[in-house]
Amino acid sequence: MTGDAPKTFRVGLVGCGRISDIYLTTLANFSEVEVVACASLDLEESRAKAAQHGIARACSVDEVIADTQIDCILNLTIPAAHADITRRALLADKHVYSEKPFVTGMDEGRELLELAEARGLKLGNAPDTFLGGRWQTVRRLIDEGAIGRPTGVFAHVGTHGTERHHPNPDFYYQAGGGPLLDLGPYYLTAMVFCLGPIARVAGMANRAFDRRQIENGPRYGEWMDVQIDTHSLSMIEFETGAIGSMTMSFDIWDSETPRFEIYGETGVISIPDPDPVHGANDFHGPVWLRTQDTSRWSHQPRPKAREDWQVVMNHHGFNENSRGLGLLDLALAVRDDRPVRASGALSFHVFEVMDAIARAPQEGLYQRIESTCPVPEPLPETFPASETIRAHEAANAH
Ligand SMILES: NC(=O)C1=CN([C@@H]2O[C@H](COP(=O)(O)OP(=O)(O)OC[C@H]3O[C@@H](n4cnc5c(N)ncnc54)[C@H](OP(=O)(O)O)[C@@H]3O)[C@@H](O)[C@H]2O)C=CC1
Ligand SMILES: O=C1CO[C@H](CO)[C@@H](O)[C@@H]1O
Repeated sequence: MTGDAPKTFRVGLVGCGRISDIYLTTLANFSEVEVVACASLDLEESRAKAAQHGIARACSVDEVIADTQIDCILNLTIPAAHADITRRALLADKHVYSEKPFVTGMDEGRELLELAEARGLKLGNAPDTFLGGRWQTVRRLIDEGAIGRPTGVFAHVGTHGTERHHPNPDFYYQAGGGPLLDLGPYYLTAMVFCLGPIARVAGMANRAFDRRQIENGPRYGEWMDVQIDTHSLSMIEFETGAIGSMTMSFDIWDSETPRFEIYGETGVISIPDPDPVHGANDFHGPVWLRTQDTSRWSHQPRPKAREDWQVVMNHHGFNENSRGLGLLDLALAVRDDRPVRASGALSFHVFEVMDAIARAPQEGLYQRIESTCPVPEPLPETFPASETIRAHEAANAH
């Protein structure tokens, strides 16, 4: 231990749109990371974001990427721009943490992983919701054997899309968008975190509408062309032999189906959110457990109250919207030279799964997944304090 103050990890933000506020709010809580500059295509938007969040500098995208004082680019651009910004940042010797989806094509994904590896840079990617208290609780239940060997999983998002809440929803209906690439990453990442890598998938898809109308904001009433499928159905087989099904849809007006369930030999874990949009895209929320001892006969009526489900105690942190947590983990991973939890390899694997689900209807029902990935370590309950203790111990070890 030298006694020097630890170096702050300096971040440059590219993409000052809607999601950037929660990142900047989360990161402002941690002294290990400082967002020192921000950029978008429109300099006025960047200036407004810098003023709102006390960021020292608003400048052009080229200037942020070229700044040698910056350690990492936070890429919060639209999906079609993700790979380009990430590539340029890696070539400028910056670590990168990007929003999902990781890329919009497999070749780009391979190229970015190889580039980061060759340059010794860390690549991290959203979603980081699986680092939230709810998903850490689910993972702990599985690791502790609460449902025995997991055999199946079920995920369902039935919404009517994004044009009701997003002022510029065009990208959701273009290549790189759609419910599978928009919401699939949350659910598939949670699945891989809990059940391990995926070996094989099948998929079908269609779309209810060829045009959709913006229903909020200054562009209210404007029509958009729908260029991708908006109702996706898939079957998933994990390397362990567990199997699952997943529906991701922007074509469903409402739904009472549970968001996410994991089935094991001796029990079930359920994510019971009533809101059809909220599930694995949230950090927080109840976790229910039911075991063979409290299970129900098929002819028993559905209980009025769900008294036989046990609400599981959650001892973990981050039970609120904490987008940016994955970047904090990446910053500490750089400092301590350890793997990133929300890693590029994990996101690439999840992207390959989604790409295969989307290709299945044309290329053959079953698609093998070639990539695999390390399953992220659980997050210590006391993160990030746990990392400081670990770094201190490592520095004092002889
Ligand atoms: N909105 C949400 O609820 C959530 C969004 N996400 C993800 O976050 C990402 C961004 O979404 P969101 O913030 O809603 O999108 P917005 O459209 O609100 O913002 C996108 C930002 O990216 C900038 N941008 C676009 N293209 C480029 C480019 N080629 N180079 C540099 N900057 C560019 C835009 O600049 P300008 O305005 O100047 O054109 C804008 O600042 C997406 O991948 C989305 O999936 C994740 C979680 C939730
Ligand atoms: O990632 C996201 C989280 O969920 C939203 C829906 O509420 C999406 O629209 C968004 O892109």
